[in-house]
Amino acid sequence: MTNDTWARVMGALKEVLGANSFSNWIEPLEFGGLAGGVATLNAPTTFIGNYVKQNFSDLIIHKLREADQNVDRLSFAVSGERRAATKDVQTPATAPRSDTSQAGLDKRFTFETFVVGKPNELAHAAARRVAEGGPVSFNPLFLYGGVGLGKTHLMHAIAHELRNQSPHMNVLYLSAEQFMYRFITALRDRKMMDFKDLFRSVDILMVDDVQFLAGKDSTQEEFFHTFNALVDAGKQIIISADRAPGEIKDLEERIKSRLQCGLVVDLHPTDYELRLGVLQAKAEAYAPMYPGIQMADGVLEFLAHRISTNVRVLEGALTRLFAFASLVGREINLELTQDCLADVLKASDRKVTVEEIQRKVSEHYNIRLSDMIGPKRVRTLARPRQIAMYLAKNMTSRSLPEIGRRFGGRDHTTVMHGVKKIEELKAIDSQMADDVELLRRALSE
Ligand SMILES: Nc1ncnc2c1ncn2[C@@H]1O[C@H](COP(=O)(O)OP(=O)(O)OP(=O)(O)O)[C@@H](O)[C@H]1O
Repeated sequence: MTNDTWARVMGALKEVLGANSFSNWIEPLEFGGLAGGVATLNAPTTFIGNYVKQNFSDLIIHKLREADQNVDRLSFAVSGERRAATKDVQTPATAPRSDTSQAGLDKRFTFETFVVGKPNELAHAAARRVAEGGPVSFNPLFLYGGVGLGKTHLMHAIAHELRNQSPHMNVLYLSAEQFMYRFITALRDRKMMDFKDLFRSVDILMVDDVQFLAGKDSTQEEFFHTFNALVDAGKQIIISADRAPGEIKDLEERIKSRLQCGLVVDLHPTDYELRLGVLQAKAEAYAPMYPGIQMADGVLEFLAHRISTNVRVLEGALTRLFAFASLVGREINLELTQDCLADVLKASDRKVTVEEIQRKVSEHYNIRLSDMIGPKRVRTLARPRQIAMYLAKNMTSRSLPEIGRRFGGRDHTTVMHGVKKIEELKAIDSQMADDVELLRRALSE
């Protein structure tokens, strides 16, 4: 196997694992040779070798096979040489302070490129406030939310902003996984003092995906000490996770309560308007890269309606659309969109039934299913019923009379009235909008 092939396999691994994991675990590996179906990989340390073996062996074998290599298993050797594994780590005491602030930051993730809507306005405002610098008002800022909703984007935006204002400010951004990696490396190399010095010398510490620390007891312990030292010194800490601090299992209580001390804000699932806003912004950004590619009216609205998972999926869909359109030299219209994104659209197809909707909504509002379809008209039953009708109208292909029949034989005008009522309420009552969106999301999963 040539070095070129290995480089291609590395590229494919980077795509799957993302830049952070890739630079921690895969980049330090050297390809040692392939014989008798066994591929040898040289790792700089036993720790890296073992970690890769346990976590990424199947993936590496798969990618090697995709590159037409006849591989049955991997063998790891320790080369003893320490390389790029800590590429974005500031070498304690020697590296210039500003190095850390550049580390691992995506240039595209700025406040300018972040689209603000109802679901993320509070998180955005809090991030802006922290990015102004000045006295620390809430510590930590804890951002949480589902996959691909902009947590990392906001953290990087804060770091960029602070760096622009004060180039000498020592901003350290890293994932919780990298924190653990550095901690373990420091332990192994007996460099805990350097580790402590590094983390205690930052002005702003940002740790992404902190749920990763769940169940990693010693790393949690060290994180707790780092956290306390920085808070005591009046330094700002920003944390992100996929759920609220209290909901992270296998995280020590004292850490949970520490994480809750500052401001905890969540990024809600996207709504239609935010999705459309993101699509418009991204389409505008793509336009200069694809001169001559026209987009027909209604395409972005169609996508915002049909793809309701997260912003990352939306972005991916748009990238594919532009690439495809430029390849075939056609305008992006609804037909091309449906052709090109058939799989994405199918994945987010709503196959939910009216009965499932009724059950879910009943559970959510704690009412009996029989009351949902029964005749009683008290508000506590009528409102959930109307929400269920609204969801049935929007998430299934049933007609109004069919929906009416499934709600105890009600008339289609009753369904129409219910749907309209919820549309109106959603516009003026954010709690209602959130409830409906959460239910819709739960039903799409
Ligand atoms: N409001 C937004 N405006 C513009 N782009 C956004 C917005 N929200 C998310 N994105 C984009 O969506 C992609 C995913 O966002 P990001 O990586 O910040 O998600 P995340 O919440 O950290 O998810 P994960 O937990 O999976 O890491 C990024 O390319 C980001 O720029």
